Amino acid sequence: MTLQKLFITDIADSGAGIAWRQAAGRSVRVFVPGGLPGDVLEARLMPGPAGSHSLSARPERFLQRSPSRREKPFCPQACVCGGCPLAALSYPAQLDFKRRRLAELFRDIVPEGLIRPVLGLEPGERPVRNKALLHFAGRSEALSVGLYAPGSHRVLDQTARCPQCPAWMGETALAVAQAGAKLGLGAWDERRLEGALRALLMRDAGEGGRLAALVTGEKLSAQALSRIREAMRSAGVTSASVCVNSEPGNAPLRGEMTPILGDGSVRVSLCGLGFRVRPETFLQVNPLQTPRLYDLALSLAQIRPQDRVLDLYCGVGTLTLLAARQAREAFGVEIVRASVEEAERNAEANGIRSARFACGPAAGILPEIARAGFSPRIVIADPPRKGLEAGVAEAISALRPEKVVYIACGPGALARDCRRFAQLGYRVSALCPVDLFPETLHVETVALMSRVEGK
Ligand SMILES: C[S@@+](CC[C@H](N)C(=O)[O-])C[C@H]1O[C@@H](n2cnc3c(N)ncnc32)[C@H](O)[C@@H]1O
Repeated sequence: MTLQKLFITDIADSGAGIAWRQAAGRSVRVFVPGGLPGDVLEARLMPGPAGSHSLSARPERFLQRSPSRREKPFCPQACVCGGCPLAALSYPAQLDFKRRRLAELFRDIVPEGLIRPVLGLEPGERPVRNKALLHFAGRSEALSVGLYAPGSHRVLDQTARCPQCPAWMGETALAVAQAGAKLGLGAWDERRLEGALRALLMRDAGEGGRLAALVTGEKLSAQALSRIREAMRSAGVTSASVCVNSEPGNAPLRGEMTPILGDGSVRVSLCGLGFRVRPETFLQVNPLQTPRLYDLALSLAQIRPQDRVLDLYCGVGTLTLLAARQAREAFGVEIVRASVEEAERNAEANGIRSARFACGPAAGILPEIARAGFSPRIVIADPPRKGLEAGVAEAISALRPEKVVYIACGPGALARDCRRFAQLGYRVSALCPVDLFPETLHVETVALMSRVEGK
C-alpha cells in the first residue's frame, strides 16, 4: 500500500472522489472515499474491485482542501449512512455538479443551451424529506432501529434520527424499538425468515398528519399492537397501520395494511389541492421542491382549456388533477391499485370531475386508450427510475401528442428514452433539472419534447 499524491477531479456514482494516476503508460482511475473535486491529498493505494482496472485509495492527509468544501458537513453521520454523499460539498457546487453530469449524459442529443440551470432550494432553505424507511436489527435485549449501511442490510446505529427528516420520525422509531424490547420482540431475521419487527415507514404531511406503517414478520398480539400504538401516539403519530410480511426480498411494504390508529392515511396539500396518501402509495419525498417541480412541468405543458391530457405513472393523481384544473379532460394511468383508489377519491374530494383513471401497466393501458379514441395534445410521463417500459414510447407516439412532458428521477433512462423519441419524430426543446434530492447524487429532470412538424 503505497502513499500517493492525488488530485481529485470528479465524483463517482458511489459518491467517492475520482483521481487519475499514470501507471505503465496508461491512466488508471482511483476511487477516493471522502474526496471532492479540487482536493489534493495523500492517500494509500489499494487494489480496486476484483476484475476492474481501477484502484481504491484511503486518504491519509489533505495537502489542499477543495474550495467547494463546506466548513462543516451538513450532517455528521453523512459518511456513515451514505445517504448524503455530497454533504461535504457547498450547495452551489452540488447544483453545478448535477448540471454538468446531465450535460454529459445528453451531449449527443440536447445542445448545452437547452439545458437550464438546476432549480435548487431558495437561499436559507434547508434540505427536508417527508419520508423515512427504517429497519430493525437484533434480539429484544439489544433491539436497534436505523438505516441500512450502503449496499448492505446491516442496520447502522445512531441513524434513526436524520437531520433531513422531521424530529418526530426519529422519536417514533426509537419509541417503537423500546416498546418492542419491553414486549420481548426481536427483529426480523432475513436469513432465517423469522422474527417480529421488520421495517417502519413514516411520512410527514405537515398539518395533514403524521403517518407510520410498521411491517412485522409475524402477527403480533392485540396487547403488543396496543403498546406499539401508544408508543407511536406519544411520539406524535396521528395515523398508523401494520402489515405482516414474512416473504424474503427487498420490498418490505407488501401485504395488507391494517389501520391501528386513525384510518391509516394522511392528507398532503400540494399546489392548492389536497391528496390522501397511504403507506403503499407513492408520494414525492421533498415537500419544498415538489410544488416547484409540478409548477415547472405544467408551465412547460402550456395546457389550454380545450386540451386532453394523458398522465402516465400518475400515483395518487397529483399531476392528473393539477392538469385537469386547466384542461378539458385528464386521464391518469397507474399500476398500483391503492394509488388509483386514492386518485379517484382525491378527484372527488377536490371537486374535480374532468379526471379519469385506469389501473394497469402503462404498456397495457396505452393500446386501450388508443382504441377508445382518446387523443391527448399533451402526454405527461413520470415513470420509476428505470424509465419507460418497452413499447411505451412507441405507444405514446402512436397517439400523436404535440408535446411530451417527461419527468425523470433516472437521468440515464431519460436520455435513452429521449433518443427513442427522437427516432419517433420528437425533439427535446428544454431540459430542466430540479434538485429534489439535495445532498445526494440524484437529480430530477423534466424534459419537454415536441413533435417535429411533418412527422
Ligand atoms: C415516480 S412515481 C410518479 C407518481 C406521480 N406522478 C407523482 O408525482 O406523485 C411513478 C409511479 O409509477 C407507478 N408505476 C410503476 N410502474 C408502472 C407501470 N408499468 N405502469 C404504470 N404505472 C407504474 C408507480 O406505482 C408510481 O406511482
